[in-house]
Amino acid sequence: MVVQRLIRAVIMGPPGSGKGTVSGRIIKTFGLQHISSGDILRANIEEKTELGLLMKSCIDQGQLVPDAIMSRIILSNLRRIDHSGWLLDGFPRTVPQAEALDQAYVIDTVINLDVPFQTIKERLTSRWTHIASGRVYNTDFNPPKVPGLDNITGEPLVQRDDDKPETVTRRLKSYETQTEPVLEYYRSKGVLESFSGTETNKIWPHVEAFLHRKFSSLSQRAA
Ligand SMILES: Nc1nc2c(ncn2[C@@H]2O[C@H](COP(=O)(O)OP(=O)(O)O)[C@@H](O)[C@H]2O)c(=O)[nH]1
Ligand SMILES: Nc1ncnc2c1ncn2[C@@H]1O[C@H](COP(=O)(O)OP(=O)(O)O)[C@@H](O)[C@H]1O
Repeated sequence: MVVQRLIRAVIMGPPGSGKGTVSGRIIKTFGLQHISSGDILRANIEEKTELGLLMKSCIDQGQLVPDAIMSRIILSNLRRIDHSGWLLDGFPRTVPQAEALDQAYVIDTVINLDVPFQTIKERLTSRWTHIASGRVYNTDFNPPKVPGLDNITGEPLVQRDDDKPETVTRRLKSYETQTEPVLEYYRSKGVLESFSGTETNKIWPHVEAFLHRKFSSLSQRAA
């Protein structure tokens, strides 16, 4: 009997590197559940929950949400989908978050999107988001069918407050100081795979081929 081992994967990369875009393709191709820390936080802000109200100014200023709060939210979301394979997007972003995740799950695959900061700065100013679903568009790269509206629901798209140029610079700085050490953490565990480039459509076939190989070797080992 082949025992299908549940996939525990993480996607990393600087803000705007294409994590949301690539995650959409991964979950469609490999049938994983997508947990995005940014989507969860934005949904809380939208619904004006206590957490959302507390975290809004932090996020708008391009600062990270405190580790203990973030780890608690993500781990409680993961517990609800324990029976499925999943892809984590935007978490962990600090070494303490990676350690908290390690105490609960064994992470077998970490994909790192290595995109130059200059490319990112150009992209984020033209990013449009459907808050309820987390679907992202770009006025140049993947424009919505009807300008300003989500392709699936027809609801309005918004420009994120934290995509302003000065906030983007702050987020990239915090990525360098707080998140790059997480890459080292996973590299030393032997689970990190990096993909470099400036275009998602060129990076994606390499990610897809890698995951096909990786997931089939994981399910063979579990058999
Ligand atoms: N021009 C261009 N835009 C891209 C490309 N890949 C993704 N984008 C857009 O860049 C923005 C950031 O991508 P997103 O997936 O949200 O990145 P994340 O912040 O890492 O989750 C979005 O507006 C995407 O539509 C690309 O290859 N070229
Ligand atoms: N794991 C995390 N730890 C702390 N803060 C986070 C985390 N994930 C998201 N955030 C907060 O939410 C904001 C938006 O995150 P996200 O949607 O992942 O955007 P991006 O990848 O484009 O930076 C971050 O700038 C940060 O303030």
